[in-house]
Amino acid sequence: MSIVEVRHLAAGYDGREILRDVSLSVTAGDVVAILGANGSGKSTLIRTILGLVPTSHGEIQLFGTPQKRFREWERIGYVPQRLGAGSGVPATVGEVVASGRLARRGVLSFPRAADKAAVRDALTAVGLLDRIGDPVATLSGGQQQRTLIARALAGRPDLLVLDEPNAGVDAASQEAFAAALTRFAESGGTIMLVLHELGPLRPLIGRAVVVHDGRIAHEGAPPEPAGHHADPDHDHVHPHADEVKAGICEWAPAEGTKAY
Ligand SMILES: Nc1ncnc2c1ncn2[C@@H]1O[C@H](COP(=O)(O)OP(=O)(O)OP(=O)(O)O)[C@@H](O)[C@H]1O
Repeated sequence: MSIVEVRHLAAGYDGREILRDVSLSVTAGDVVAILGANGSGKSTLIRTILGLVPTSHGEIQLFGTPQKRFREWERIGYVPQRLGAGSGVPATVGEVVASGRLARRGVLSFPRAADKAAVRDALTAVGLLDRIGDPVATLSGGQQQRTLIARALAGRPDLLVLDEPNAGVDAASQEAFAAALTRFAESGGTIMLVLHELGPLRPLIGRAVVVHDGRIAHEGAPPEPAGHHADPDHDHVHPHADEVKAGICEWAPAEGTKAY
């Protein structure tokens, strides 16, 4: 079953085109990593797919329905990039995760047993059930990120879309998160996620899509770690043009890779 179908997509901000002629298919059960240098358009691609950035050309279908007519948003769990779960709101971990059930149960109805069970299951999946009553602000950055992932999981989506879920996240949180995503994928879930490094998620990734300058540069098996990029402390920020190029070369097409 087609989950996301993108054809000849162009999109951008304030008349400035960022994505150019992007085509991409994601089918049920796929785990797709979107890779590329800083500013290449990875976040713009997933935000456009989700209807958060307007398209100027091309087509997007979600679950077989044109995006403009798509209404089943509860089927999609989205974790945006670096959103502080606390963000000044004195909510508990349990409350933040419960907010992920709103699309399912409706704002005006009280949480039912199924909602509470989904919240506890999602917190168990990310290893934070023991923090359910704590204010989010008392959690580490990595734990806050896990809380947001639990919020997305609590909605029991068919598709999870995550934007750099591991950015600035401690190793223990990355492992807990990889385990939660693995269980989600094993239960038939579909995943699209923007990543700078595959890290502990490497075994899970079925396909890598590399974005370069707003286009899909290539698509295929996830790349092997190479050179200094494989160092655990390499931070993957490439402020200079030459280094950006080096970052792109790292993702050179492997055998069996589809080149565009
Ligand atoms: N809300 C916005 N308004 C205007 N321009 C934007 C907006 N968001 C992103 N851009 C621009 O679009 C381009 C692509 O940005 P995008 O965030 O999609 O890249 P990215 O590959 O996800 O980068 P990073 O790895 O740094 O997160 C950049 O030039 C960026 O400055």
